[in-house]
Amino acid sequence: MRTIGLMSGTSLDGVDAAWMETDGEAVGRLGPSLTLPYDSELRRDLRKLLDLATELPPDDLFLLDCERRLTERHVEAVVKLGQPADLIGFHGQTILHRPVAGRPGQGRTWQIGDAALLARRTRMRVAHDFRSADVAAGGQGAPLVPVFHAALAAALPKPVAVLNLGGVGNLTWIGTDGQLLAFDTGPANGPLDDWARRSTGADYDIDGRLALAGQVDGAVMAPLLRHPFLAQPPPKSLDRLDFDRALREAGADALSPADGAATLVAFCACTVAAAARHLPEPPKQWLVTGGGRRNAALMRALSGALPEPVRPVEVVGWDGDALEAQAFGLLAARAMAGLPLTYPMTTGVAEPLTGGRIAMP
Ligand SMILES: Nc1ncnc2c1ncn2[C@@H]1O[C@H](COP(=O)(O)OP(=O)(O)OP(=O)(O)O)[C@@H](O)[C@H]1O
Ligand SMILES: CC(=O)N[C@H]1[C@@H]2OC[C@@H](O2)[C@@H](O)[C@@H]1O[C@H](C)C(=O)O
Repeated sequence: MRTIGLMSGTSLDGVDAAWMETDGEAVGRLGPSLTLPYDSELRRDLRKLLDLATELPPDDLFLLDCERRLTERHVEAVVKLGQPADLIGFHGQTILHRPVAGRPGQGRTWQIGDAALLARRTRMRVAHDFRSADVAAGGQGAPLVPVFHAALAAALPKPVAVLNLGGVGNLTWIGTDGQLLAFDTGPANGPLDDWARRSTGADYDIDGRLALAGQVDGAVMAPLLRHPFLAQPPPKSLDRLDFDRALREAGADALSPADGAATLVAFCACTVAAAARHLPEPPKQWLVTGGGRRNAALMRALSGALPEPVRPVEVVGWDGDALEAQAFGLLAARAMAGLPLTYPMTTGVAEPLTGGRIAMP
């Protein structure tokens, strides 16, 4: 099946699109990919939606307007990619993520995006709503990419860890017998981006330059390192804003721009080191994907915090900018075929579970 995966991640920077051939099991030919950045108004409005989401009714006019603009950008990405496909995998934009572990029907995860509009405008079938079946069954609803990481890593030496540093961090560990363990590690670029915007006006800390110029503040770090999420055994997942209160209460806001960035970077590395303690066996190497692999301060902090080699996924020939979008191409094909998207060791769902819905053109 020829698929186009579309992912709009928690850092709200834009939509990633990638073409791929897959039967839902194996990764076939990988085609072109691109990122279509959002204009600053859409970025700002999506960020506003995250703050409002718990109170928003589904027919809120501001919400519906954002959803339409977001979907239009996805149409544009498909047009710009210019590749014929049989199926689109459309993640949408998460604006709220509140799963309740092991409690079917109690949790909530909310991705906005108009799949019917996307199907109509692209004249392609669209698989979407990938997380809600898992959350409805008592799973975390995230992460979803592990099944794709496992397919890609088939020929790599194991155990191996794939670390995605997006707005939130997530980790896939693949054992020698192909066993999977996956969970969110902690905040990654999300708080760093908010910090850069507030303290310097930039969208993010380019190449980690601000953080490299700062000092880690031990007094701010200390309470953060005691946050219960770090010790909580997996499965576990996060909302983009889950650590905002803890960061405020730890006094991060009072730091200088450079020291704040350095402290957030160091904390992110510590969350990954804490995640490593939950793994059944240490990985041979850490393969880092997502925009955070471009942050030199973060990569240096990770290398300091982990005993194994830490490298960008490009060392094994993967494209760290396209990986999440490619994953949604595979997940779309799996949804079509009724194959599992989530597993007890990735989201904590009781049994392997399929998910997603299909919108027809
Ligand atoms: N050159 C760079 N230097 C530092 N940071 C960078 C650089 N390029 C990208 N980033 C960071 O990466 C982020 C985007 O990463 P990515 O696209 O992987 O996130 P996402 O897919 O939106 O998030 P998630 O994986 O949580 O859904 C930016 O917001 C920025 O913080
Ligand atoms: C609810 C939600 O959108 N979670 C995202 C977020 O960004 C990274 C991390 O948190 C991960 O759990 C997930 O995204 C990837 C694509 C996933 O589900 O695997």
